[in-house]
Amino acid sequence: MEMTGGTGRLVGKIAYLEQQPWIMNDTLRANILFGREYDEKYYWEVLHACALTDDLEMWPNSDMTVIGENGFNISGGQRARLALARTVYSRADIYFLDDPLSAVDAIVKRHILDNIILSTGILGNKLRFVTTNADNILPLCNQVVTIDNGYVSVRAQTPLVHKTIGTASAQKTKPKSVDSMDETLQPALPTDETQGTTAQQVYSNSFTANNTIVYLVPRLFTYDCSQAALVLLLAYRVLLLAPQLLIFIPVLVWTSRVASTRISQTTDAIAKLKRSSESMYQRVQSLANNGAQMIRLFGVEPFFTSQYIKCTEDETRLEALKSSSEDYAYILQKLIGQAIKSVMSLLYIAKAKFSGVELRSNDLAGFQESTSLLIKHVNLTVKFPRVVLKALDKVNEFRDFAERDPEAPYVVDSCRPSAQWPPNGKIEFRNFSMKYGADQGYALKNINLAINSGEKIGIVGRTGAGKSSLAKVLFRLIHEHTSGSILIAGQDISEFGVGDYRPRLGMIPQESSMFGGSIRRNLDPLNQFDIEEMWGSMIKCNMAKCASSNRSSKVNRNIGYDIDSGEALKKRQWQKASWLKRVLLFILKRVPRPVSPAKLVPHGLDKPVKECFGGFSSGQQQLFGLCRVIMRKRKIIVLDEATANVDLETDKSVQELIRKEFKDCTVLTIAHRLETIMKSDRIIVMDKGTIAEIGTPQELLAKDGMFAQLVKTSDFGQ
Ligand SMILES: Nc1ncnc2c1ncn2[C@@H]1O[C@H](COP(=O)(O)OP(=O)(O)OP(=O)(O)O)[C@@H](O)[C@H]1O
Repeated sequence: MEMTGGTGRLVGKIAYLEQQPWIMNDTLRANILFGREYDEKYYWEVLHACALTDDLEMWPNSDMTVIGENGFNISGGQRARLALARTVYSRADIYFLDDPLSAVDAIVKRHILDNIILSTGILGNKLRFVTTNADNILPLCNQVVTIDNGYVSVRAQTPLVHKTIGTASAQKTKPKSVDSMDETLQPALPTDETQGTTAQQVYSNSFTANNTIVYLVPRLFTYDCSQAALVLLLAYRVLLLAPQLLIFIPVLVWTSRVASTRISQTTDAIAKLKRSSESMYQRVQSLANNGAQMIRLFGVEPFFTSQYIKCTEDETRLEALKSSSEDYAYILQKLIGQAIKSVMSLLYIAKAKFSGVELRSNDLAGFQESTSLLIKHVNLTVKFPRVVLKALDKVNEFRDFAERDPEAPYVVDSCRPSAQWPPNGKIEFRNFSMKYGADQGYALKNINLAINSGEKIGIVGRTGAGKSSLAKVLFRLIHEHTSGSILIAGQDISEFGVGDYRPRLGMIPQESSMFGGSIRRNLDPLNQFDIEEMWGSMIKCNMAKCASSNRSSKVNRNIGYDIDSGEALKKRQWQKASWLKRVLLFILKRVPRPVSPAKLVPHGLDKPVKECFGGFSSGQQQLFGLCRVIMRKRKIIVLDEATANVDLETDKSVQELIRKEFKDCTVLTIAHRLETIMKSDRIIVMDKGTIAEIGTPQELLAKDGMFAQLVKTSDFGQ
């Protein structure tokens, strides 16, 4: 980003925590160290301060557990704390933390404030900028900077001192000895499944694959037949000239086979090495492409550059080895061929001498030519099965990819829901348990839960407690390692095909994202809605202005844009206006104006949207998610931290909108911000994969259990 005016001076090293954490496919430790030296004492101090030590106990290999690309195998709160730990570990002078607290529960939020951000924390003596939508932490800051529609105001204050609490992860987990950890610790490289496949499997897999037989068999037949015919013809010709040379054919086949097998083994071993080095190379390359900003930001270019150079060198070395082994094969076969050819020629001459036949130079040349061709084609024929196997291996690779992690059937003909299904929004979990892998602990344990149609349910709990997992199983995103059943309107959902079932529910996920294209494509990728419906939902969510003009493309105007910023701007204009203008504005405001949504902003829905972030803030992306759900009118809606990135006021209006729009729907709202779920009919408190508490907000507060503790922890004594 370029500074377009004014001056700026930066003294010291700056560290930045991004709002949407970027995580590489490597161990938790590698993600935190990010190319920097391992300082054991400070490292564990940081893990403790980020409340990560409790999570380590749940993971099979502690901090050496491999985290998948973009942290797909950990919870949203764990991703956020991992990124925070990486930032804190960077030992900078200035820290810019972009919304570090929205993805964590009240207890962890307080732990992070006490142990990292406030004066009692690791960064207590550093300059810290914290962007947040949590108004209740503002009194704890030295200065409050408000950004409204690109305008900045600063308010200095004496920070409120609150009592620190010794919660979450008080004990510091010691790292497991590296020796005691199993092989799976290493960064997840794509496994070379095909290496263990026998030739028979490759053939049978390939021939049962769709259409392979149609394309391959005629080619194989013509190639094989023409080769065989050639060899026979040449052999006949050579044998006609010197029948006793028959003995050399088996020798020729044998030597060619040995050479070809040896060489294939070498090239296979090199190819295997190359494949794993390629995946390493691709990992480093993807790091360079996607993580370039982070690498620059943390000033770890030399480390990643040296990794890149090493990978490139390994890649080149293997490439050279492969081509020299192929050269060796070529030379060896040529030498053997020449030797056989010379012996055959000598024998041919000797035979002519002994039988007293006069040998013409043309005869010898013809014999030698035929022998060369025979040798060449025997070699080709011997090599042929290997060539075919290699080609079929590709089919096998595709097949292997297609069959990896198969989903439940898309459509089950014998059980298809009617167009109106579900008739109501009743949900029931019966003894439901789920693990993410056979070797992992239960993410959900024995869930028994009945939700009435139209009920509004709030789901809270510590980070990693299993809230999102509950939503995932409802959408049947996890299909293995589950037991028990889930029923909707009395029907077991596992009986439907996922393609029939999933579209019947609505969801705003924890991390919304946008496709590249236009706003229209983002709202309605399948072209199911008309323009009025799209504008209607945009207006309801106060997002119409995002599509309204080029104004929003100006960066400073786009900063912090949300539902209320338009209102704030109007308020400021009102304050600045003369009395005459105020009278006019007053009258104009009261004149009823029918708004045709389509006319409001011509072509606004075709406004281009960039891939991933779409040029919108995280809060705006979440509101886009809400627009999509409103348009689709489902009976069951799941909101997974759907408003975590918007400010409190916006959250309130969104909750109001949800209550109004989804009056008759069953709504499950997962949220760390307790205000979001306080008006729910019932609240579920999840803990370590189980339902720890369930009841109305009043019942849970009176019970003085986990929910009451979360509420107490979040108020900072204000
Ligand atoms: N794809 C996955 N593979 C393996 N483990 C996973 C996966 N997703 C989540 N987990 C683990 O399952 C547990 C529950 O995760 P879940 O995302 O349900 O927690 P959560 O309560 O939603 O947390 P948060 O509030 O941080 O979002 C965590 O320990 C997490 O590490």
